[in-house]
Amino acid sequence: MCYEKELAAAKKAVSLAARLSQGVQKTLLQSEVWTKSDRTPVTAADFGSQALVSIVLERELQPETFSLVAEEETGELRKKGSEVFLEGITKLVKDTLASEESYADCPPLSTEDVLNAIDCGKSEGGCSGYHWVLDPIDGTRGFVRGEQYAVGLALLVEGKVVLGVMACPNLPLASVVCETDKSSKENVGCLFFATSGSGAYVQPLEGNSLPQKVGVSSNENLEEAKFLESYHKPIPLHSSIAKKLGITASPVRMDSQAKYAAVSRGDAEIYLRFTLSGHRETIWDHAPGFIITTEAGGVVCDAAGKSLDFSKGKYLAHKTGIIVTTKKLKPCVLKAVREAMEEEKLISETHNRNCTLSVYV
Ligand SMILES: Nc1ncnc2c1ncn2[C@@H]1O[C@H](COP(=O)(O)O)[C@@H](OP(=O)(O)O)[C@H]1O
Ligand SMILES: [Mg+2]
Ligand SMILES: [Mg+2]
Ligand SMILES: [Mg+2]
Repeated sequence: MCYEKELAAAKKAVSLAARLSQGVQKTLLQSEVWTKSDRTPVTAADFGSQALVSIVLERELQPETFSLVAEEETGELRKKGSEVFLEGITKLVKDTLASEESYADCPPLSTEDVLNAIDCGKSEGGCSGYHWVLDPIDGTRGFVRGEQYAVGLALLVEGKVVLGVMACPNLPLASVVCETDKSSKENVGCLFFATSGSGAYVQPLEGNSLPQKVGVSSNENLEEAKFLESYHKPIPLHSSIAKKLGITASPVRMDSQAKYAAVSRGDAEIYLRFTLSGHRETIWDHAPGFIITTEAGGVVCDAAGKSLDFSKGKYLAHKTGIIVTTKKLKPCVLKAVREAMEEEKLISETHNRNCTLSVYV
């Protein structure tokens, strides 16, 4: 199947959500950043983007049953005292829809419509049927700092990711790692997409330029390889792996699934993600990046070398760590991961200290 209709709807939804988010990022105040119960940040853009994608997918596809597995929920928005914030989100969604010619005749949108659209994202996913998977703003920390973030949307069919679209509004159209291109600061905003078996593509987020096929790096010289990691606290295990591989450059730190996009177009060869023990990775943090990278010729696996399984509900079922790299480099990266993990355990036993890996402070 080629999922042509679904891809067109997903690209439209994600592009509009990116437009909404860009407006919010420009004027965002620290006082407008809420903290969720897991102590992570959330903004009007996270809620607005989720409502918008939910509304656009329903309007475009009019599915008999619509299943969306998405990050945000309306609990706090429905509480007394949130009225002004909710009005603001509703205005953002309305204005963004109004900016799209094909929605000129659509009925007006109430705050309740916006809450209901966000609540559509409560699905649990699973191994049967169609499920859309959405991270309305991935890398909210980066978004708040004015840096990298992504709007990521994927489609799961019978537990497999078959389509992914990712907007990276602040990602240069040229390589993000080699900043030799002086125009790269202005020339930003990428829309990546992939469908199963058809390759991965990128096009500018604005304008009508044709999509270009992307492919992972063909570099096999690890001395020259570049590796990516989350923006947060440096991970000792990541540096031991890089050292074992003979990588000489310092890691490039970046927020969001833009890291997958960067590997998919060959900006870097490796993205390592070892996180806090006990932290469960959600499918919306990986599904769009997973299909874009694999369709670009890359591999995404856990520390045991197994591909990721998106069929078990909203959490990924995988062994420690996520490794994103090229097919050529996979065997040596996995060997270095295994050796570094063994050593880490050895050191931690010797010193009788907890060897928990932590990305986040
Ligand atoms: N303690 C933790 N360990 C690992 N990932 C975490 C985490 N707390 C939050 N995250 C996830 O990491 C994502 C950001 O990844 P990155 O660090 O690569 O930018 C967040 O996505 P959101 O920003 O969508 O909430 C969130 O889902
Ligand atoms: Mg996320
Ligand atoms: Mg998010
Ligand atoms: Mg979040």
